[in-house]
Amino acid sequence: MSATPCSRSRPDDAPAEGAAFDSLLNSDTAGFAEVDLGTGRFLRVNSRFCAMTGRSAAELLDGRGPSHVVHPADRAADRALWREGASSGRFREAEKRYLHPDGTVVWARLSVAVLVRWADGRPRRCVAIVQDVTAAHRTLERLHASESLLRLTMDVGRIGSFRHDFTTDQVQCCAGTRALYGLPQGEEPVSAADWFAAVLVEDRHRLREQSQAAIGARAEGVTLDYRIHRPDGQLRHLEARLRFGYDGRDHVTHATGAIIDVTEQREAEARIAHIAHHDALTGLPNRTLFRARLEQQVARARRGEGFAVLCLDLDRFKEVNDTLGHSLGDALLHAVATRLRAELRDVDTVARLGGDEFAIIQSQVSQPGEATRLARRLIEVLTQPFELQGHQVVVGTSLGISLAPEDGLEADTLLKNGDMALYRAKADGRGRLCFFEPEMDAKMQARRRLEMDLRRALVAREFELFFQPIVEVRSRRVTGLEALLRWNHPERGLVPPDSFIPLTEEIGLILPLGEWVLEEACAQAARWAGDTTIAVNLSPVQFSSRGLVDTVERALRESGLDPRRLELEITETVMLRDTEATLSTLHRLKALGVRIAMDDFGTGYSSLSYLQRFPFDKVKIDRCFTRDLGQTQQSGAIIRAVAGMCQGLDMRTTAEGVETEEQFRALAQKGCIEAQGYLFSHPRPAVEIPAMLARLSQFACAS
Ligand SMILES: Nc1nc2c(ncn2[C@@H]2O[C@H](COP(=O)(O)O[C@H]3[C@@H](O)[C@H](n4cnc5c(=O)[nH]c(N)nc54)O[C@@H]3COP(=O)(O)O)[C@@H](O)[C@H]2O)c(=O)[nH]1
Repeated sequence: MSATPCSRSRPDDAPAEGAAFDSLLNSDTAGFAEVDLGTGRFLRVNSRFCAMTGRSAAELLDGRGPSHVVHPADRAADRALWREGASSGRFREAEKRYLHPDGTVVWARLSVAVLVRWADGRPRRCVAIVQDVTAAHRTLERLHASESLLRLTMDVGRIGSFRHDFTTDQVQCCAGTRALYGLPQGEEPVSAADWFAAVLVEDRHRLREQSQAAIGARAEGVTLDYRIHRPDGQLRHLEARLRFGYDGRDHVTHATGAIIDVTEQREAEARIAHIAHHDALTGLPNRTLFRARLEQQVARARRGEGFAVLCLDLDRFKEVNDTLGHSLGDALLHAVATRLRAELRDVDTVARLGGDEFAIIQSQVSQPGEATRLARRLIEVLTQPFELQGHQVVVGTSLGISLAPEDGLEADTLLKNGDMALYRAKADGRGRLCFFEPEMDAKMQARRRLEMDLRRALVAREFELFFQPIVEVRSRRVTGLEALLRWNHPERGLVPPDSFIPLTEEIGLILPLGEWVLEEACAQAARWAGDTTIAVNLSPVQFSSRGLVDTVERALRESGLDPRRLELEITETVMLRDTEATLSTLHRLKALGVRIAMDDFGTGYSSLSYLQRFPFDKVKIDRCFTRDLGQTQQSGAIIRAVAGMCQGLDMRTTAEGVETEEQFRALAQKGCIEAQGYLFSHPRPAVEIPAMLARLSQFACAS
């Protein structure tokens, strides 16, 4: 910047002269302006001052005086400054803003000195030395802005700050911290003792330990999580982030920190953790939490404290759920949970693992007898009727028990062993308790091997259909064949369905297997001449799968079999399930044109009522009645009654398990329409059917 001094030529107002003055005038580091206090005009200005005010020397010396270059907001103060100075002869140092014509604002710091005085001592001319302090002001503004942003953030985020001076043991805290702690506002420091007194006793020791450990390690800082009790009784969760200050000898002198109120966050976390670890229906711990507690117990058992795992499920729960509805089923589970909880101590855990499956950790068990006593009590309380939604519901329970350390020292092993014992208890009958025994493991492993074998067999196409004829009693003519599944095991030979179907139902493999049976049976039947029907057994599991009707339709379509030649056999277990959905499926199947037969009639609890609910085409009288024919009067009477009733309902009857001519003749007398059994043929593979049918047709002719 040029340092050319500019002056207003006024001989009577001759500006100050001298070398020092000239050097000031030429200075490029400061602005310089000489002012006539009488007229209020600039007499001289240097180029730095021109730059600061954003005006040329000519514009400044035009006679309008210093205030018109000042920012309007500062003008009043500026005028007051000059007025005061002119009258008192003393000028205050002041800061003000110059406003350039283009809007630029420059912050200036003014020092004014009197150059010339009137004879009476009043100041006449003075010089203003002006420093540009814009950069410092900008920095200050930014500082203020970030400070207010910080304050806003702290207010919004409910963050407080504090400084703990270790030399005085006093804590200085900001308004936000005082508000968090519920302390009265003010500047007074709080004693460290009072500060810590607010912390919950359970957290205090940990807090000190964590701080001391961090200081001991000369750590820069530490984050502490703790709870306080405010004077108003509120419990708050706080998170404090501390930074330590050390002196030259590495001794801690103070800690500064920010405190955040994380109460809502911790409460939300606690709620989420509760949801993640508890069963929504009963409020009991779920499998995850149960497993975690089991791990803790196992750790104690390793130190010699025994415990028991009791696995239980409800007898008849499914029946209740299916017949009285899911809402009642839910209410039952809730009530069961309440009864179980009431029987246990605080140190024990009861969890709902899913469905009607519960598990208990009985702590501090040194004798199996203690587990037996609890198990008996639980059987007793769960056998008592439940009054739910206007129904009296009676269930019961079976229990499997494993003991630690005897039956294992791994959480999974103990639970698995308890489960195996439960499996065994249920197999033995209802309301039983059973302790785990090592042989059960062998059985379970065999079951697992069978499961894997079955899955492999399906892929390897090791299943085959055998067929057994159904004969019309009156003519001895074969009217149909029943498809019966066999497993051609590569090592075990021909495996009967009773030994693998229940497992396929449990593991869901019955669905693809049942689909294959339907397709294969329809395909085989389509190759037979005449109107011989094919009967296919349906599992209850298939019935509860949505795709059954589609599967049947597809099997018919792909084989080209007349739907009237397909007969689907269902058992009463099917009718027991979700009856509305079951009836709808049955009607949809019937609408396809297929026939529906009720299998094993007479073995269930309410077989007769099923006949009222659905128009079956056929009823198959269970072979236990046929077996006793001629031996007891009752069986004959029952067969006669069923046959008569079915006739009235326009349903055919087939007597199963006919092994002798005597039985066959008796059936004819009782009015049975059809018969099936070894008397005519054992179930035979598809390749033998033509020969079987030919033989039986001769038999029919001969009679
Ligand atoms: N879901 C499916 N279940 C099926 C399928 N194939 C068979 N099964 C069911 O398995 C059970 C046992 O069947 P199986 O060993 O084939 O026994 C059948 C006959 O062999 C047997 N039977 C026939 N006549 C006699 C006889 O005179 N005496 C005698 N002791 N047993 C005889 O009865 C069984 C047929 O019973 P039913 O089905 O009730 O008509 C059995 O419950 C099958 O239903 C399948 O593909 N899917």
